[in-house]
Amino acid sequence: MESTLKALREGESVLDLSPRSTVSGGVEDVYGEDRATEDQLVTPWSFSVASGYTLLRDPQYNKGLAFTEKERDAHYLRGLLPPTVVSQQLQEKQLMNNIRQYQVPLQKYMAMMELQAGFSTHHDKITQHEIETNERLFYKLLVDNVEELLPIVYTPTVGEACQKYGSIFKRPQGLYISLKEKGKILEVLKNWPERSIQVIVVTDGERILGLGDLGCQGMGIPVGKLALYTALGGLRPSACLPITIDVGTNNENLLNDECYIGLRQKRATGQEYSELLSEFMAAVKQNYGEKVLVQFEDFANHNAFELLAKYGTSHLVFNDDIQGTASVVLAGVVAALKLIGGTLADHTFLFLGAGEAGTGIAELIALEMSKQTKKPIEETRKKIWLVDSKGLIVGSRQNSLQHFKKPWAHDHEPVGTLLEAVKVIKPTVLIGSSGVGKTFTKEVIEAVSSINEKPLVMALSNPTSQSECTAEEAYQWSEGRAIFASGSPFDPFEYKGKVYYSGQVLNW
Ligand SMILES: O=C([O-])CC(=O)C(=O)O
Ligand SMILES: [Mg+2]
Repeated sequence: MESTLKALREGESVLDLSPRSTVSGGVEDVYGEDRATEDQLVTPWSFSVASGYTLLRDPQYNKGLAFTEKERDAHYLRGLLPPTVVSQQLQEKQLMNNIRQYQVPLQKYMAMMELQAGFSTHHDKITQHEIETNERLFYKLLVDNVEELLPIVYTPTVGEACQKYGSIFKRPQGLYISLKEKGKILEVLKNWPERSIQVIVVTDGERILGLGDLGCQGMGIPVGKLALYTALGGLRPSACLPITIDVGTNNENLLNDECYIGLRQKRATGQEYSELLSEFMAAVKQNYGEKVLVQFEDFANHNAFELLAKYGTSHLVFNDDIQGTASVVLAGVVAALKLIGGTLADHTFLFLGAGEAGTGIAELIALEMSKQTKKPIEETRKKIWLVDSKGLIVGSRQNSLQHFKKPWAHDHEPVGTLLEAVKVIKPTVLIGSSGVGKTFTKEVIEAVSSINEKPLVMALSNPTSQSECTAEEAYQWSEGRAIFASGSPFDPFEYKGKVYYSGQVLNW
């Protein structure tokens, strides 16, 4: 096996996926041979080496026409390929040309997925060009065309892919763990063909981007996020494991859809839910060791905070929607200070949305302010105000607030709407993290622009349909004065003869 891998690596002109390039803090490994710990349970496993016809259909090792003469001899490929040997560079050029011909982003997404894993998509959608499976080429393409392909492989296109996941995909791309697997999760993990896992991205599908409960179809999210771990973080693909936990869905449309791929029942909650999660977390540690990173993604608020707190001391865990979003938004705000002036503590922040992203970002900003000013965090939090569906979060609401909102209940009279809150709080920075589109109305943007010469406006909800406002709206309604960034990307916009390029602040 190792010699085959070595031979395959010889003469290859592919992306470097060697252990050197793993994320820091990961497990030191020899290619394909790492173990999280020495004494963990290891399934007796038999490896078979792909050669010839099978090799051409193996996403992990196929190189298509880029197999060299030597490799064609060594791996029984003679005659199975036309005589030309092409460079990976040419393959890449041809593929990009093919992908660019699709008009609809979802078609591009499907072509990319076909290339990554050969998952049989509805071929009527991609008949023009035969896309062959070649994982190395997938990542090479992604790395070399980051700006163009990230919005295809991930937000915003991944949102639509999840909505249509059931009818798009006929073969799995990650591991599904449902209530049916209760008591057997360790065995299920062992069914996955890779043993040396370093990162798991897991969702339960309850809050997919700003699209809500997509149940089992949320799988597109862990799959997409992990592709980014490889393309941007250099982690080898086989060390990444996408998982969807299926405890049912409360989405009636899905429950009534004959194509729905998940459990047809309402979501399990309470003890049933926490028992499944607890079995899962224990199995993960037992099978992959304690250094495996578990990234929680797109869980609903009511579970996200609890899971992070519960497993934060026993496992290596990270919640991307709370912690990942907070880091990129703080970075975005700090970068924007160059344009809007002042230090962090000179600004007043108003959020629409007080869930994982909103409270996570608010807390990190308060922490950074506290570090910079040496004031206690209780003090710096007062520069930050949050509005949820019931209005401004204020002291009189303390008792009815979920625990993660409580630190933000400052003294103030009740204020019912975002517009009123803008008028009374007079924020210099307005951040949308509510998952609800079109909530930064003309009046809201006008109000924040009447208070500030250069208001910083961040419309972070995803995908594009859920964005609080578009770049065009922000520039028009602020008469070109807003400094605007969004979660999902917007094209440059020309306003009164000037082209505005908006920023993107996204926890890719
Ligand atoms: O995944 C993204 O594009 C950003 C994110 O975490 C979310 O919206 O849940
Ligand atoms: Mg997310």
